[in-house]
Amino acid sequence: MEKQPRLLASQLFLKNSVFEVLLNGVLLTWKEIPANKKVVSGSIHHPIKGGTSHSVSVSEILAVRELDVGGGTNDDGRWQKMPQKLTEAYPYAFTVSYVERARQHRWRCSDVTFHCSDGVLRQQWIQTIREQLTALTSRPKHLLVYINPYGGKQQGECIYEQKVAPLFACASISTDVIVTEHANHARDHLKTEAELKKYDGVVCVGGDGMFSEIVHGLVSRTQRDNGVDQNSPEEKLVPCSLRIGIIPAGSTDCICYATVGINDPVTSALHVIVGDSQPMDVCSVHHNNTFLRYSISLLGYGFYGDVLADSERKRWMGPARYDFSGFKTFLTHHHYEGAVSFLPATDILGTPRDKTRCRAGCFICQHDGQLYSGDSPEESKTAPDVSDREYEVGWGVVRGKFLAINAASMSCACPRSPMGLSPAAHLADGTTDLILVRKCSRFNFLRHLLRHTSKDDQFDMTFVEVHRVRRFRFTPRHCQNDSELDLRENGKQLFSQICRDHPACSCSPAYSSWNCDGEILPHAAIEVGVHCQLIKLFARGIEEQPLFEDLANPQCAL
Ligand SMILES: CCCCCCCCCCCCC/C=C/[C@@H](O)[C@H](COP(=O)(O)O)NC(=O)CCCCCCCCCCCCCCC
Ligand SMILES: Nc1ncnc2c1ncn2[C@@H]1O[C@H](COP(=O)(O)OP(=O)(O)O)[C@@H](O)[C@H]1O
Ligand SMILES: [Ca+2]
Repeated sequence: MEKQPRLLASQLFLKNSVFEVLLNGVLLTWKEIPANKKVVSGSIHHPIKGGTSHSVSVSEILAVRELDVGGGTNDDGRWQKMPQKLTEAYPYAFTVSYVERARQHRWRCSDVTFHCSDGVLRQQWIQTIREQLTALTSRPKHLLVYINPYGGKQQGECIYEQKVAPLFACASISTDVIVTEHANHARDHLKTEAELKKYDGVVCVGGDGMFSEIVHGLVSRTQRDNGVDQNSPEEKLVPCSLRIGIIPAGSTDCICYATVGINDPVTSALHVIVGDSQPMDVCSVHHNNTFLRYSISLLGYGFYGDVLADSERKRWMGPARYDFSGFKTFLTHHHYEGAVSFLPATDILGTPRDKTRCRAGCFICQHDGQLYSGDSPEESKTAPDVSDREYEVGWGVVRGKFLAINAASMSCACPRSPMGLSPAAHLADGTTDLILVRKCSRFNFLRHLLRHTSKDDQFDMTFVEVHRVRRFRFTPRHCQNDSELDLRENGKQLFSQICRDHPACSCSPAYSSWNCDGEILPHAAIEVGVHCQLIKLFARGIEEQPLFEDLANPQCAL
């Protein structure tokens, strides 16, 4: 039989008032007792009306510790203000640290200190809370942390030391920290050396590029350990067991933003500590049966590929490089010719034009995006995957000249675009949203781009189409089978050849490059498949915003 959580109810002193404090295994509640209803000892038998009331879920308590009031330690300076008589009456104190919700999905660590007259009672409280925290098995105890000291504004180490490490220490999480010395250091360490059995998760301090390194390391290691060949595009990959936490310290940080709702190191650290878990789809990218990369956020050819290629040369500008290169690429207005073939996800709940959004506890992601079949629950449990050949019917093809070909397997929401590239995309439904932006005027393309910054529908334009797909391929018009790379090496020759062949082509180069989560891919012709829920993050998806800001703090909602 399962052990019942111990109940505790006591009158404890807090901020110059007496509170009825209750712990029931799910919630820790404290409610002020009006002065005329105070009972000196024992529990209250009548419901108490009036007074302030607070409630915290045990799952959101970080830690509990003893406080030595006799030694002059204070409760935010308030203890000293307490009358001498009360200090003598309640000399034993303990502090509970817990998650408090602030505006815009921000989480903060709050402390509450209770005082009591009896040392045994204090020990009973501390022990019972600790027992209930130990019972939360999803919480990590030992983490492997990688810090990219050069990401974003080069603040990674400082952010970790000042904002994150103290919280991990408070929650008794031990860490092994590696500050990377070069690109791919974290990836290669995870792939070959790291003793993964020792850890309950991996933490990445950096941007989307650094996160991508961690994913590559973990996914490759998992496939190697399980004898899976990554080079086969049809292979069903084995999901990674370790969860990944992202402490945002990069330039775009869209994976953090789209899974937590804000780019804030403290909020992310708290999601790690409480042991959240958010499954995520991962796209595999292949070229001629050779594995190239994985993508978690954006795979973009044309506009976003060109922005990235240009911005890499301007890394010294920090995150502003994307705006500069974005403006420049916008003016350049290159288009690229080719064919996109794709396998639409027809058997799913949800479309890219839905008004509903993927949020914490998303119904669609819980069902791997599949239509729920009441008759055969067993059937609906297995997520369709790129390896399922039965889905290989009904491919569509779109040929033409494109300004941008984007695949977003999640919304790609970020501070630049709070709704993202595909606002209705799901984190874990086994699909990616393929967005095709055909050649159009600069004015129309600007209208399309601007809609990413507002609530207007960026897909509601004649030159834009969007498909929710499981798989897609891109073949550039001038790609001649396997010789594509050789041609690239002779780029100048090819370029002049194309211009001779197409005098009216306004001299757009033949190829763009793919932007794969902020990394440039060397091939234009690629094949992409979505692997449903291949990785897990220490996140829970974006929580619904309460209707009134006052209710944003559930501690006040009782
Ligand atoms: C006119 C304003 C238009 C704003 C349009 C904004 C759309 C932004 C969508 C961003 C999607 C981002 C997807 C995430 C990609 C990241 O994986 C990846 C790597 O991140 P990391 O550096 O943290 O490692 N980041 C990126 O590839 C950065 C893409 C950023 C693109 C910025 C584009 C700015 C466009 C400005 C156009 C200005 C036109 C002005 C004309 C008067
Ligand atoms: N120590 C290091 N020195 C140089 N580059 C690194 C180092 N560690 C990681 N990188 C690389 O830095 C790139 C950008 O990292 P990221 O953290 O995503 O920052 P940003 O968001 O600014 O691009 C990634 O491609 C990553 O592989
Ligand atoms: Ca998805």
